[in-house]
Amino acid sequence: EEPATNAPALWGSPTVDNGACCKTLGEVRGNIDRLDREIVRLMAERGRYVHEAARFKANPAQVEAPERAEAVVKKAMALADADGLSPKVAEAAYRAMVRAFIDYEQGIFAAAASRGDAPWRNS
Ligand SMILES: O=C(O)C(=O)C[C@]1(C(=O)O)C=C[C@@H](O)C=C1
Repeated sequence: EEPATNAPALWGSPTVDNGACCKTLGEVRGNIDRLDREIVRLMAERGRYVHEAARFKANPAQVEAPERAEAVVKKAMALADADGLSPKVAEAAYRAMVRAFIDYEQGIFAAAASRGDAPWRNS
């Protein structure tokens, strides 16, 4: 069954905010929900720039820029390490996110090309 959200912790001592948080799993999840709002807002902003990046690509093969994608992942891992986030968590999250943005950008490019906007023709 799922853990109770209003019961005290079962072991250890609180680690966040110099031990001020957290007294219940509900309090933990309230903070995770607050951060997810920010993360999604930032991802939406990131997505608008990924959309913009498509305008600089001459053909669908250019959308997936593997060297840049790898550099983005490696940078996130280094930033994570400096910020106290597990680099493995950052790597997995960034690989999945960049993959999803590549698919998104491919869709943006394909739609522009089929409108006759992007100056690239399939065949
Ligand atoms: O930098 C680009 O060319 C982008 O299209 C952005 C982005 C990214 O999400 O950071 C997406 C696709 C490429 O694989 C590389 C990076």
